[in-house]
Amino acid sequence: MAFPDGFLWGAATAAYQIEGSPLADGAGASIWHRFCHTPGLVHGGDTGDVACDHYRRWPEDIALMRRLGLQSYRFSIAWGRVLPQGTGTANSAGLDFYERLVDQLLEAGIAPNATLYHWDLPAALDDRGGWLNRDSADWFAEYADLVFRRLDGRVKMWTTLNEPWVVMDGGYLSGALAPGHRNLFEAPIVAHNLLRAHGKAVQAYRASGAHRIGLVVNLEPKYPASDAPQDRVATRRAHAYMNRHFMDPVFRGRYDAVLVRMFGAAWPAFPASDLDLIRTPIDFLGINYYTRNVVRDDAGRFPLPVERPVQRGATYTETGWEVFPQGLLDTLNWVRTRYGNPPVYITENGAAFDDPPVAQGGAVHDALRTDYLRQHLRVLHRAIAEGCDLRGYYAWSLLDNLEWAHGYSKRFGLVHVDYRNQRRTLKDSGAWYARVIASNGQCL
Ligand SMILES: OC[C@@H]1[C@@H](O)[C@H](O)[C@@H](O)c2nc(CNc3ccccc3)cn21
Repeated sequence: MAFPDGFLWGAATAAYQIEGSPLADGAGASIWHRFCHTPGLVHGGDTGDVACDHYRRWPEDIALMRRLGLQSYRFSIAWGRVLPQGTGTANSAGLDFYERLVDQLLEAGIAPNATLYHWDLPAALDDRGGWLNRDSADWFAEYADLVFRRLDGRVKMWTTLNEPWVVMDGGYLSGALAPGHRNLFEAPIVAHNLLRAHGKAVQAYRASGAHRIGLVVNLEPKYPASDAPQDRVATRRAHAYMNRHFMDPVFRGRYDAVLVRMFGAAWPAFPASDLDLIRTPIDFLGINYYTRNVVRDDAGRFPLPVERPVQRGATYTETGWEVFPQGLLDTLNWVRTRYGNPPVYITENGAAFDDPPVAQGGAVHDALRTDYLRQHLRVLHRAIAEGCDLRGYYAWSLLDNLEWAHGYSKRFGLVHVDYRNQRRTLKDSGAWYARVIASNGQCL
């Protein structure tokens, strides 16, 4: 099933999850450095102090990308490396690191796809209120403008934010992610400022950039557990809370009325002009897809803990997510029909399984991951046939890495990392993905 000519095949990572050396060469600490160094918050007390040591081993990792035949590499830039205090004086060593990485990617024939924010807010800005402060949109635009002026042209694909919903829900409602707040009244303020920051960064790019910029969202299709009215109502609420929450303001310039009602008194009165900023047109949408969500009656409870009722006969990943490739097709068709068929890249798709250990001779027989990826890639081919403007795919992740509050206990990589000695081993899924890329999907 060959994919269209020019379909872009890649893999993705994020700075705090792979780089290590979070304070090296003048870098400023992030909220994830603080979160990991706060006892009891991350599995096993794991931190990003070393991670995959990518800050020092990046040439070796680019060699791995060449071995995979990657056409593009999605990575994130650590704001605190570039602006240690979040604003003000730039750190040339931090900018130099990303400039060298980008130059060597281009040398290798790999198109860089840079994410400006993948959850690692400079701690100095969190001390000034972080995303709760309306000034955060200006702080972000200042950072974005600095990086655009340094790297645009060599980087031709930019995304502003990675998954603002997870930043809001994990960082300010459940508290499972940095900065670990649990406050219903903070959540909509943070979400709105993230969206304003996105809009200001896009406007900054239109002033100086010459290529393409987008937004990355996590979308998770919601299906009612039964046809009972209370299950259908709960499903609509869950859909409003996760999926329409950011898509509607960015593509339609207004919030979903169901969402506003759910927050009730916790929903502030936002200036109408903010929505004009937020809906500044983008060039493409990045969708991170992992699983679906079956929804039962929530009895009007809010906030909504994402329940995952077990589906008989389903396969589950190590993060407790049902393997459900149909949800990816349903999601892509929903985006196509509701939001005018924007150009879409799957910017993350992958799974954590209990991989077998590295075998003698250096192999990791991760058949479950290969099967997960194969099922989802086959669905993409159908989505294109059904009219979705799907431009490319990034497997999550290039490397096993720090899975946030799970620490190093969950492995998503196409490449195994032995954290005791930083040895990289290409897994069977990585070798298989290399064949998919080489055949432009023909071998699926
Ligand atoms: O969990 C795997 C990856 C993670 O390593 C990435 O940094 C992040 O971008 C990412 N997002 C999701 C999906 N989003 C999500 C949805 C509900 C709860 C938690 C995460 C999965 N992943």
